Parts: sequence; structure tokens; C-alpha cells
Amino acid sequence: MATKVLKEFTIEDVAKHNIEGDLWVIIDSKVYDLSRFANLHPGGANVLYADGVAGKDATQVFFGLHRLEVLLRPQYARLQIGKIQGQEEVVKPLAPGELSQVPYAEPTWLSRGYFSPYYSEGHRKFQTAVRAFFMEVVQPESVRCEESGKRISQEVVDKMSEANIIAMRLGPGKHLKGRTLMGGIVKPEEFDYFHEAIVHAELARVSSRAVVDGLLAGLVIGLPPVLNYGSPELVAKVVPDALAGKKYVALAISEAFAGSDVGGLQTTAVRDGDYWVVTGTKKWITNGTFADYFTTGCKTDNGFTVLLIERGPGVSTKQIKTGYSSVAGTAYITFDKVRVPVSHTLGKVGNGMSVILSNFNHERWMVISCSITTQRLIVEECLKWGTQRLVFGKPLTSQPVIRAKLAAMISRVEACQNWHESITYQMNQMSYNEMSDKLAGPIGLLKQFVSRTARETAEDATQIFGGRALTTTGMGKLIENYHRTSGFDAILAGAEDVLGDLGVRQALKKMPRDARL
Ligand code: HEM
Repeated sequence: MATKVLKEFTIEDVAKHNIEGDLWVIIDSKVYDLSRFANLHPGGANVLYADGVAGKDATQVFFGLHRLEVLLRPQYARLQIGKIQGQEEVVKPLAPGELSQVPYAEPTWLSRGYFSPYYSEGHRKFQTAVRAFFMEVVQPESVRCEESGKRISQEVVDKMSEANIIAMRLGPGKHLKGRTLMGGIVKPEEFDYFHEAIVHAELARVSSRAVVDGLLAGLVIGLPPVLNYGSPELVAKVVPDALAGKKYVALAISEAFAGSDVGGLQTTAVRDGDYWVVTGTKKWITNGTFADYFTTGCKTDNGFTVLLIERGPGVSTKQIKTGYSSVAGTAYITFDKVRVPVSHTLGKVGNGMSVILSNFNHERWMVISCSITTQRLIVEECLKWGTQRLVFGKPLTSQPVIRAKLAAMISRVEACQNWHESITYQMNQMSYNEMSDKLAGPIGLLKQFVSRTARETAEDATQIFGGRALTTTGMGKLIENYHRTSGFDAILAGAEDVLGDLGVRQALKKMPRDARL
């Protein structure tokens, strides 16, 4: 397709169009004809007729009031009629895969001129491809679904499964064997937890908190127990379709009766020949509204057992209204005498607690990976806003109190990131059992730290953005979303205080008996 040659104007040409009905402005070297748009302008027509705006270069005032994306929306992009002779645009959106050059907007390993002991050139290649994919395929969908509350389209899920992103989100392992990952950039046997962390980070970079969950987070936490504890026949029946994005899975553990005390669950499974008969309810189940399978914690005669329940007679799900978008498909589930084949038992009868506990580490580490990226994104938003927003004729960052907030925000996210990388490195060296033994505590402590710092950063960012942080659209929309949803990470996958306590209890278990001051 031929690129449109833009008409060129001088500043003087534009200055002649400065009245109602004949109104041009310059924004970042581009000339816009707002004559007819003025009456439709969401900020009102009058602001456009002001002295420093009509017929003038309104770049400064524009970027004080709008996000760049406004100019990129097709309905507004077409208002551009030309450009100013001899000027070039300065403010450009990132190309798919491109890195931000804002300091601290990217982790150190992605920052120009810095080094990392953990990430290789291969990780970098992989990251570039994953970022481009998420920017092109997932970002527009995220914006649509966050607003509409509708579940992610099958088209996006299909594209994710084609690149094997769904399988990669489950981490390294035998489920990757024979798969072409991201067009073959990384071999399945080379795929490690740093590759996986990249996938989570890039997903979180372009998605709101609810979309991170809506994009099959239920499957990411609900399928591993099937992979690790299901019979070969069950694995063959369920896993290929799930990784191909044809069937959805949710992890159904928590209940209105029991959250953190998994032992207090009331959903009951009673044996009847070759079937279990399951009765009970589940609450806060991510992706539950559209899941085909539920990895479900049940009380059985001799303790606690995990069953894979297929949607069918006796299973009903309804949407729960939560503080974030219903794109996450958070559900209340009722099981009413549901007949579940005994072959759908995951692990040994009565051994459900270890099935669930072994799953938690990976889930928590995944939540941490996503949460840190969003925290970093908020730092980037604040650095940009702080420099482009003028107060008392100077950038906001000229105020020491703003710089102090930025210092705290940067330090927090860098601390989180470095701790996360250190734990991820340990994961790469350890067997699954070693991880359960040695990393449950550190992962619990890190998750507590990340969700606490997230909320502190949300508070600071809200102060920096002021009223703009209170609206779901416009300049502060990411801050508003973060402020409203950062608390989710303090609850989902294990409540903050419980996890901090777990970390300390694990440490106490390992205290040498002879340790004395
Ligand atoms: C191509 C030119 C422009 C387009 C397409 C445009 C579009 C918009 C849109 C979509 C909004 C809604 C808020 C948002 O989504 O960010 C808005 C708000 C606003 N616009 Fe514009 N605008 C343009 C130029 C200008 C200029 C030159 C001014 C200068 C005064 C201006 C002043 C405002 C104000 C005061 C608001 C309300 C901001 C708020 O609620 O915080 N706009 N504009």
C-alpha cells in the first residue's frame, strides 16, 4: 500500500484558520482540521477556540490533557490534513516489540548498556517476539474486553495457542515436547523459567489486571494438577484440547465457607460405584463462567481429594460482580449431585492437600511475575506524567515531594524485580520437589512483599496524578485501574498475611536446634 504523501503547511498558513467553523491546530508537527470536530470534542468546543490553541501549535497543552493514543484512534487520526514544513514528529508510539527508553520502564536486563547474570541473548530474542505478539494481538483485545466485560475472543485464544503461548504459561516440562515455541525461537528442552517469566511479564504489560486473569489464568493454575496427577487416559482426553485453546479449565478450591483454610471446605464427594457424586459450592473461581472443566477440591471420607469435573448436568456457574472487569469470568459455582467418573480423580484419594499445595508455588510465582511488571508500568506512567505535566509553569518533577515519591516507587519495583530474578534462578536449578521444600517460603514472602509494595505504589501514583487517577478514561486510566485492582494480588493465590506467615514458619522449621546468640 502506498503511503499517503502529507500536504505541507507553514505556521503562518495554519494561523489563518483560527475561528469557529474554520479551525486548525498543530500537534507535534501535524496539522489537524478541527472545524467540524469542535462541536463533537469531548472536552468541549470553547477550549479549542482559546487564544493559545486556535491556529497555533497546541502540542504542550494537548499532551497535558490527552494520552498519545487519542491521536492514534482512526476516527481522530483522520482529522490530520498535513504537516508543518521542515518539522518532524517527536512523540511516537512504540513499534511492536520495541523497548521503552524511559528510565526504569524496563527491567535492567532490557535496559541499554546494562548486563544480567540470568538472561541470555536467546531470552532477549524470545522477549522481542513475545512483546510484538502481545502488542499486536492482545493489547487491542485487552482494551475492548476490559470495557465490555466480555470474555476474550476465540480468535485471540487461537493465535495464542498457535504460538504455543498457552503451553508456555504452564512453565518448562514435558507438555512442551514436540511443540514449536514462538515460531521456533526457543527449543522446548531449552525453555526455562526465565522464558516463562517473560511470557507473564509481556502479558501483564499490555493487559489490565482483569484481562491478565481473563486470558485463561484459570487454565494456567487448573491444568497442572491434571498434567501431574491425572491418569494417562485423562491427560490424553483433556490436555491437548486445553493447550490448543479449545477447552477451558478453572481451579475450583475456595468456598464461601473456606478460603485460606483449605481444610474447612464443604463441597463433598461420595463414592457410588464408578462415580463420585459431588455436591457443594465454590466461590471466586477465575474463568469459572466459561470453563469446561473444574479442578475441584472435595471433602471425601478419608480427607480431601481433587477431582476434575466436566461441565454438565448438575453444574451451574454464575458471574460474581467484583471490583475488576467481568472479563475475568469470576464465578460462583454450584455442584448439585454431579456424577464424576472415578477416573477423573487427580492423585490419590485423600491426598488432595498435597495436589493443591504443590500447585501453589508456581501459581504464586506467576502472580508475582505479572504484578511486578504492572508495578513497573505505573512507575513509567508517573515518570512520563511528572515530566509532561506543568504546574506553576514547571514540570511536576520540579517538586521535591514528587521526586521523593518516585524514588520510593523505583526502589520498590527494583527490589521486587531483583528478588524475583534470584528466586527464578533457583527454580531453574532445582527439581520440583526441591522447589516445594526450599522455595515455598521465599515465594510466599516475595508475594507478600510485591503485593504490599504494589499498594504503596498505587497510593503514591494516585497522589501524583491527582483527580486524573480517579477516572477510568483519560490520562490517569492505568493508575485508576491499578489503584482499584492492585489489592487483588494481595488476596488471589494466597492472602498476603498468610503468605508472610508461611515464609516465616518455613524458616522456623529449618532453624538449627543448636542455634544460639
Ligand atoms: C486532534 C485534536 C484533538 C482530539 C482528537 C481531542 C480528543 C479528545 C478526547 C477523545 C477527549 C476525551 C478524554 C480522553 O479520552 O483523553 C478530550 C478531552 C479534552 N480535550 Fe481534546 N482533543 C483534541 C485537541 C484538544 C486541544 C488542542 C485542546 C486544548 C485545550 C483540548 C482540550 C481538551 C480538554 C480540556 C479535555 C477534557 C480533559 C479531561 O477531562 O481531563 N483538546 N479531547
